[in-house]
Amino acid sequence: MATATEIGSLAARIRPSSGGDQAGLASSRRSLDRSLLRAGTVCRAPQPARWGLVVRSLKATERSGRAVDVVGTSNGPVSSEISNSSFALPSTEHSLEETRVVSNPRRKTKIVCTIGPSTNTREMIWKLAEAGMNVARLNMSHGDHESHQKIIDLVKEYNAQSKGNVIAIMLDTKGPEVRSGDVPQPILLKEGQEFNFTIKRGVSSEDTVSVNYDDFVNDVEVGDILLVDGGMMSLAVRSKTVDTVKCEVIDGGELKSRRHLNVRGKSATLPSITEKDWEDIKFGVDHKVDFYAVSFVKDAKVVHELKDYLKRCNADIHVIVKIESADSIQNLHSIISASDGAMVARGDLGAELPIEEVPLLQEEIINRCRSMEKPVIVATNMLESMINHPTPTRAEVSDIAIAVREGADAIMLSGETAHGKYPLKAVKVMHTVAWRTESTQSTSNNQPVLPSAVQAAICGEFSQRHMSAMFAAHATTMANTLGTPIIVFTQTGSMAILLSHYRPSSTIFAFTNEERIKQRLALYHGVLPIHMQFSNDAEETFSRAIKYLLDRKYLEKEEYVTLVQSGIHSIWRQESTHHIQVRKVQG
Ligand SMILES: Nc1ncnc2c1ncn2[C@@H]1O[C@H](COP(=O)(O)OP(=O)(O)O)[C@@H](O)[C@H]1O
Ligand SMILES: C=C(OP(=O)(O)O)C(=O)O
Repeated sequence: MATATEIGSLAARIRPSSGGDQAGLASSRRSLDRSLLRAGTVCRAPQPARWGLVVRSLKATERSGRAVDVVGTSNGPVSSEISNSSFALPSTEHSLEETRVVSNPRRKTKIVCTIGPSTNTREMIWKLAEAGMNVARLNMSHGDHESHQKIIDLVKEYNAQSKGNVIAIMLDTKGPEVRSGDVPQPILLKEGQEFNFTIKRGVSSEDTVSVNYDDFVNDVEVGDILLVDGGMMSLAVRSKTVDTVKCEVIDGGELKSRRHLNVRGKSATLPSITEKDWEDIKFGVDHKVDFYAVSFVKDAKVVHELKDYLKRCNADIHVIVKIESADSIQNLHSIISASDGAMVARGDLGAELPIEEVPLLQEEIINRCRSMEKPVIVATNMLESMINHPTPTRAEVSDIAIAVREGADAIMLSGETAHGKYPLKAVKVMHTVAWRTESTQSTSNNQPVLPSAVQAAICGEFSQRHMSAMFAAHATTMANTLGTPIIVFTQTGSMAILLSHYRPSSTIFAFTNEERIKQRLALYHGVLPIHMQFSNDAEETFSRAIKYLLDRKYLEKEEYVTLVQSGIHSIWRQESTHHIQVRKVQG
């Protein structure tokens, strides 16, 4: 059986009080360097640590002059079908071939794909998963429970059959959004023409369409600007009757079914969780989804209300708040604090607030989430042009790179995968751009900082949680310095999530004995979740974990790994001390 031996002198067990052996450490570092260099898989990192950080180089092999194969699972393409397929970008092939030094062969930023008519079949779910989808998003503004259940069943079937890869499921509530009604044919709106929105149901004519919100006439005032589809079309309100808002078209276009309507600078006076949302939330509980993305959260109260409901249902589902309304910006700190993560929902955000605020808010929301140890998703329009075209605009490529550099845990595709013509190509582009961007990120800028733990220690409020944070930060420093992957054993996911927060340079292999935790961890930056039964014998479990990684070529013999045995719920420990070990992988 495969094992990993400790480097004795690296004082593998680090306890809060232990200092470590400097001479032994230096000699271990030298032998580590030598053995890795012998394996012929290393080169110097662009910005080496003091004693020469070693990183693996990625071997990119060109096949038939087409796609470049990157070995990976949920963090990148695995199947030869994908790697040989024709949807690799020619320009990207070139850039990958040019790439010689990367810190990690696996993508760390996760990809969320909205599932819709273009992708709601078994074949497409499988292909999206193999192309790099990490989370499947169900938008409850469209489709019915039957169609969403079919997707949930397909994702679960994929998870059960796939060897190693896992896809999480995110249910996105409709929320108190205002939409135009269904239209049999798109209606052409011309600049200067009169066009009306009525609260009467089922109206669709050349100059009038229904809205789904009865108070629309009361909320809207003469002079307001209405934005359709986040600003694709706009209209000025000229007058109102008891049931109709009469407008003049400013920017025209084609009005299709169920389009978003926003009033510039105003939020609808609807509750954040509507009656329909509660029905959808119950549907999510019944079908054990992993995340809710809650639309139009205005304050923390609604998050507490949802969490209380989930507790009563005994449902372990994480709550991601969508930051998309003017109101949510005022309460950003308390909303994020109450949640398990956030989404920068740029579509509605850019309609309710001036569009030039969106990039600034994106950065602020990412920074806040990062400082509060919560995952953050950047969403909407990332590859919008790929709904109709096989290649992205350069601006879209830059947008992905910016979100990755700013430190998003995940980036999201909406219409691109829901109803676009090139859903697989869009995932492939997102994967490649994220991976390439990550490969240029320097670890030296990325050393973990621990302001909250230090502050807590000063105030005498040092808790188990702070202790875990300290160990996650130190494990990250150690793994970054030595250039090793991290292996963590987790029952609740908490230690893997903390490690992800500190953004280690290489992969976090998170072994868990809970299938649900494995699925949840799919969202987190840099985490590759693996399900494994834990036995009472820690060493035997470690050996099986190492064998698993060796069999899948995630590790090589003689390689070093940083092994973290920690977390709030202790596994194999009598007391709750934490262990970080550096071990050499044996065959
Ligand atoms: N489950 C679904 N059924 C039908 N169409 C869908 C579904 N999910 C998404 N779509 C289509 O994909 C488009 C883009 O998805 P998304 O951005 O999530 O929606 P929206 O912007 O309407 O909230 C939607 O406007 C809709 O046309
Ligand atoms: C993600 C968003 O929300 P939705 O697509 O659910 O309207 C958004 O507004 O950017």
